[in-house]
Amino acid sequence: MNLPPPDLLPVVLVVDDEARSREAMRRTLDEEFHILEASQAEEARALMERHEVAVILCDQRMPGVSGVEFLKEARQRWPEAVRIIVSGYTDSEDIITGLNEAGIHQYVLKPWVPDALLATVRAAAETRTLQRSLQRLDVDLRTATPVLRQRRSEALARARAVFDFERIERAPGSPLDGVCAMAERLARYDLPVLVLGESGTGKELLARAMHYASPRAAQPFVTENCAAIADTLLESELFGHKRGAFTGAYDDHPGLFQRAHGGTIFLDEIGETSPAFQVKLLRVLQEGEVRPVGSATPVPVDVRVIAATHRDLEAEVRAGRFRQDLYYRVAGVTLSVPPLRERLGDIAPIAQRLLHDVGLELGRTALRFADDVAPVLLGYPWPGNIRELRNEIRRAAALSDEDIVPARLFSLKVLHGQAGVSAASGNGHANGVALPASGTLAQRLEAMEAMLLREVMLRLRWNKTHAARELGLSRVGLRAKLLRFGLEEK
Ligand SMILES: Nc1ncnc2c1ncn2[C@@H]1O[C@H](COP(=O)(O)OP(=O)(O)OP(=O)(O)O)[C@@H](O)[C@H]1O
Repeated sequence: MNLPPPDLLPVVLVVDDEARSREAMRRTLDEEFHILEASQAEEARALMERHEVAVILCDQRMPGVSGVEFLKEARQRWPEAVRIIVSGYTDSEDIITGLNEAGIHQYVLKPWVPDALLATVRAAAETRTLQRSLQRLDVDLRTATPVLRQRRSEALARARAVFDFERIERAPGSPLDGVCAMAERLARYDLPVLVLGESGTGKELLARAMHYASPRAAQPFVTENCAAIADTLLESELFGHKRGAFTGAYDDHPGLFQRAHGGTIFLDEIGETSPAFQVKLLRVLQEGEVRPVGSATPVPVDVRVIAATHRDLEAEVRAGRFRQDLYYRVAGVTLSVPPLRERLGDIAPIAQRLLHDVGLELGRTALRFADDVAPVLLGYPWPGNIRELRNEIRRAAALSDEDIVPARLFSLKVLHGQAGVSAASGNGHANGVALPASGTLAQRLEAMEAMLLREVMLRLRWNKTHAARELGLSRVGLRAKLLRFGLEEK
């Protein structure tokens, strides 16, 4: 066994007036402990003053002060040292009465057995080590708590600033003003809120702003997209699971409801959930407790629910696809976020804000739109709403070599003002070409056909099989067109 050097061994003080007893103890313990010896209380006090003693091993019968008396004193003066009394049967009465007052850890009966004594002293030394770590933790905690509290409140202030209703970009007099005013009022209360709106309209942004304006702001805001995962997974994600509940469940796993305890959970696309899942969710909302998959024990949760859907949930209820009782649970109040095409005025301020954000992402803070951008953005119906607008702006900004981002760098579908063109224009990077501004219809169509082909080929990395499939052409037909337009991989 590797032993630490003697000066690192825990110190044990043996107090006994009989030299032979002290010697026997030293022999038993000195491989693992640094032994100090005292033949009476006065000597023991002097040693205690000079050394950091982990364990006191004290005989009960000593001339003058008894063992228990000395240990009582030791408890007052050196409370950290763990105290053990050594005694014969006849002393047990005295010891039992003094046991509590002296705070004695263990009591060793004479004649003692070496292995048992060693085990007792080891346990006492371990107790001392544990006490020390606890004390250190306590100190750490006391000094750290104000720092943690400070950091927490700073983080909360930052989150509040970012997710403030004011930061939901919109034009003065926007239809969103009313929605935001209502959401801000509702934020204070625990009423369940259902947010309706097409994909990408900012439903989650609104839910976040409500959370950070609510009394729950210092607790977590947790989101789940109910459409993104299968039913069984959704159940385990939201409600948690016990270890072994299913193949691959190696550990107990707290669900999102538990993680959101005290805060808010945002259930996006709630209209996509199955009837079986809806029953389980209803139970959680009614009873205020979740039952992790594979567990019989429910866990109480205090969570505010904000749900969202792009569907007409009332129609879903009428069609029997969404449970009416669950609908009433989640739709305490309904807020509708209008699509971007119904608030054209918002497009310019939102686009400016998004360009600013993209500039930060790209490290190009001087980015600005050219004058021809606004009419283009206004002429497109934005079926993917603000998320689509953000993607378009990101793409145009990335393609622009200049700080001024021109309209021609937006994708064809946007330039055309037609959502339907998207299938052909996609997310390609080839669209650095302006639309044909003159010529006959046939000439312009031909120019556009060439642009489309070029965009598709670049996007698909000149894979003719994939391009032909996407465009509904044969490979031979595609090759003929590429030849006619002089398009080839550079
Ligand atoms: N008014 C706004 N001002 C600035 N950014 C916005 C605004 N509305 C939405 N966004 C941004 O648009 C993106 C999409 O918004 P969000 O995720 O909230 O939409 P959603 O309706 O929840 O979409 P989905 O239902 O598809 O999840 C986000 O990056 C969001 O920050």
